[in-house]
Amino acid sequence: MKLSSRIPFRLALKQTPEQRSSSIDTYQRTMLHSNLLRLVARGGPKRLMSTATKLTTVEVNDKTGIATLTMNRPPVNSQNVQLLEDLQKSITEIENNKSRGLILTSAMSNVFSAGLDIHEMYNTNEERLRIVWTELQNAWIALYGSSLPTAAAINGHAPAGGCLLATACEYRVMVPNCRIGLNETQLGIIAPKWLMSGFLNVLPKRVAERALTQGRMFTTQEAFEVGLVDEIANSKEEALEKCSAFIGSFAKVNSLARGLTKLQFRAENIKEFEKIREKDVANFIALASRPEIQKDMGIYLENLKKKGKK
Ligand SMILES: CCCCC/C=C\C/C=C\C=C\CC(=O)SCCNC(=O)CCNC(=O)[C@H](O)C(C)(C)COP(=O)(O)OP(=O)(O)OC[C@H]1O[C@@H](n2cnc3c(N)ncnc32)[C@H](O)[C@@H]1OP(=O)(O)O
Repeated sequence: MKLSSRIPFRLALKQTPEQRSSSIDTYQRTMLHSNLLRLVARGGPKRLMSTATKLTTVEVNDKTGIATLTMNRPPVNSQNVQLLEDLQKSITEIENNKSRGLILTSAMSNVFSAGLDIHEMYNTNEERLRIVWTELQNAWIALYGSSLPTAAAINGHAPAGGCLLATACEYRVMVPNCRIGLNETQLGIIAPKWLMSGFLNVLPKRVAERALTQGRMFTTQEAFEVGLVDEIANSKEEALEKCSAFIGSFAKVNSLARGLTKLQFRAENIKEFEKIREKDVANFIALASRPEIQKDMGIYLENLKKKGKK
């Protein structure tokens, strides 16, 4: 079930602030109830499974019952609409197939995800921009709002949207000599609050404010020292093992109580996000359409290409 598709937000816009707040509470209750039903259903036997969409694969370990969701869009897992949609499909599938938890990782050898595909935002029309941003929002809320235990095996660089996905998870394990962070201010853009919320969940406010205003990309070691990642692993395999161990740490915890407790922690951010999501799409379209931003994107893409050829 897709959290994003159930929000009566268009209706809520026509209401008074009091009515709107009560609709959002209704949404929250519905969300908690739906997640509760899913958690109850998860009590049954495990299944062995390996499935694929166009750009993601899901493999469920038959011994642990943990699903590994792998992004596979060479060369850098940049997030185009297809990848964002496939992520949502795979998350929904994992939530429905009785998996015990979800590990997000990448099929690339040195990149977890390069963030949004800048080609998708360059020289395009408003409708495409709307789809890109809406699908980014949808993929984020599907992961952030999942009641399953989630972990990211960050086997490469994770700038911007890559960091967004990693920080939507509950636990992060990263391989050495890579970089992670929200570099938006370095690109001359302001990350909206929801995009920062996973980051703000895991870092002390002071560290987060400085990193976000600097657009800082942390090395693996720095990310570990500030708490942006929980563990360092020497290889992708080790990262996957550590993520499995994290998810395994809930084996003796009632999964319903666990999931609802997690969602209570995240409910405030989700509620805030639902209030502003349509305005946020409009803001993004306005920003990304600006001639100077389009010009900067063109230069940024050229520089990325030149760097690649060196
Ligand atoms: C001013 C520019 C942006 C404005 C955006 C405006 C509005 C958007 C509002 C908010 C959006 C925020 C969320 C985002 O996610 S924005 C995306 C930010 N991402 C980045 O800045 C990452 C850029 N990439 C890198 O730093 C490196 O590629 C990376 C460290 C990930 C990997 O390095 P590596 O050396 O392995 O690979 P490269 O040779 O650099 O790249 C290979 C290949 O891939 C292309 N590419 C890389 N990143 C992207 C991307 N995000 N989108 C599209 N294409 C990308 C790169 O150009 C190379 O292509 P080619 O030369 O093989 O053709």
